[in-house]
Amino acid sequence: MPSNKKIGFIGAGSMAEALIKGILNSGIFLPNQIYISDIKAERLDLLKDKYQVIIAKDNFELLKNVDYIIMAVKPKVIPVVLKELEEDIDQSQKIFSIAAGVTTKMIKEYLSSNNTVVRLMPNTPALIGEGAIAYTVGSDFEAEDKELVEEIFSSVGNVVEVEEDLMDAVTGLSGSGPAYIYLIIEALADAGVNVGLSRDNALELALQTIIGSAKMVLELEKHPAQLKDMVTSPGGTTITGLKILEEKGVRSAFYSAIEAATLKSKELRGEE
Ligand SMILES: NC(=O)C1=CN([C@@H]2O[C@H](COP(=O)(O)OP(=O)(O)OC[C@H]3O[C@@H](n4cnc5c(N)ncnc54)[C@H](O)[C@@H]3O)[C@@H](O)[C@H]2O)C=CC1
Ligand SMILES: O=C(O)[C@@H]1CCC=N1
Repeated sequence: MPSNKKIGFIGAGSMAEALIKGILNSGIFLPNQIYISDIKAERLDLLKDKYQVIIAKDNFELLKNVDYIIMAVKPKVIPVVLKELEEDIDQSQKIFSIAAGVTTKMIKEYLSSNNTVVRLMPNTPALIGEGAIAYTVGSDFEAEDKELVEEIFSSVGNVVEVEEDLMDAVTGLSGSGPAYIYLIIEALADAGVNVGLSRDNALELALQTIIGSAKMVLELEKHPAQLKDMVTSPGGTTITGLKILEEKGVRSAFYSAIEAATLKSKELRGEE
C-alpha cells in the first residue's frame, strides 16, 4: 500500500536513481510523492523524464515539501548541504543518509538539531529490488523509526540493522561489493573466451554459475565450504582450478580489499 508521506532525494545521482526506481517498482511511493533536487539540471530532467518524479528547484524547496529526506550526495558535500538546511528544517522531518563514512552524530552536529537521523548503506542492486541494505539509527530515535526504515527499504532489497561502528565494514563489503562481483563476472567470461568459448556463451555460463551458486547457499542453508566440496572430485578439474586460485591469493585478496575499503570509509570522515 502506498505511503501517504512524501520523500525527497537531495542528490539525484546513480544511487538515488537506483533507490527511486526500486521504490517506484514496489509501489510504496508514487511518482508524485517523490521530490528530487540536484545542482545538475540534466540529472533532474533525466530522472523526471524516466520516472515522472517532481523536481524541486533547490534543496530548500525540497525541504519545504517532504517528510523524509534522503541525503544522496557525496560524503564531502553532506556538511555543505546540511549547513544550508539547518535554519529551516522542522523537528518532525526525518533524515536518511546513505553517504559512506558519515556518522549519525556528525549529521546531528552539522544540523545542530535532534531530528531523527538514520544512516544507511544500500547498494546498486536496489535498482532491481535486490539491494543489500544495512542501517543504524544512532541516538534519539523512536521505535517506529525502525519500522519505517524496514518498510521503505525492504521495498528495494534485504535490510539488516547493525551497530553504527560496523557501518564502515558494511560499506567495504556490500556497499562496494557489486563492483567486486562485476569484476569476477567479467574475469570469468574473459577466462572462458580464453579457453575457446564464444563471448555470449562464456558470459551466460559465468552469470548463471554465479546466480545458481548464490541461490544454493540461500536455499539449502549449507555452509559454502560444504557446497564447494560437492563440486570437487578427488584428483579432478575443480580441485585443480581451486589450487591455482589459492596459490594466486584470491581469498586473501578479498580480505585485503574489504579491509582497505572499510578503512577508506573511515577516512572519508577524516579518521585513520
Ligand atoms: N554508488 C554506490 O554504489 C553507492 C553510493 N553510496 C553513497 O551515495 C552517495 C551518492 O553517491 P552516488 O549516487 O554514487 O554519487 P553521484 O555522484 O552519482 O550523485 C551525487 C549527486 O549529488 C549532486 N550534488 C552535488 N552537490 C549537490 C548539492 N549541493 N545539492 C544537491 N545535489 C548535489 C551531484 O550533482 C550528483 O548528481 C554518496 O555519499 C555515496 O557514498 C552509498 C551506497 C552505494
Ligand atoms: O565507492 C564509494 O565510495 C561508494 C560507497 C559505497 C559504494 N560506492
